[in-house]
Amino acid sequence: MTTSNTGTGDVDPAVRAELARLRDSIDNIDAAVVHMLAERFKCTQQVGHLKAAHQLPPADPAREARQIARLRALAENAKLDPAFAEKFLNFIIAEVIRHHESIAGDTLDQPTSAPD
Ligand SMILES: O=C(O)C(=O)C[C@]1(C(=O)O)C=C[C@@H](O)C=C1
Repeated sequence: MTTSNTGTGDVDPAVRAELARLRDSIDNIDAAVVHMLAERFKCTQQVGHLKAAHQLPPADPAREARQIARLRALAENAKLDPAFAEKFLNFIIAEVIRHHESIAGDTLDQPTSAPD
């Protein structure tokens, strides 16, 4: 019978190779996620500046409701837990709203013309 193992010292080489192969894929996927998130935040930073310049509120709950409905449907089709997809999107959006609020605060602090 196999015993539980916390390290990889006495593991069957075939098992070790399979684990390494899977971990290589996981590392690639994690890198892709980081790059995609970085691109998303580049877009949302621009949205934040646009909203601040035009006095639009940082959050748009109607837009968020549409995004959540869309993402839940995509998750179901992809056999990913829709509740997890919703939590993940909400986590990202909460951070974006924090950025928008900070940009709006900084924009308020900027003088519109040079002081006398
Ligand atoms: O689309 C916007 O208005 C955004 O500010 C972007 C975004 C998002 O991260 O997708 C963030 C906050 C809003 O509540 C809705 C969506």
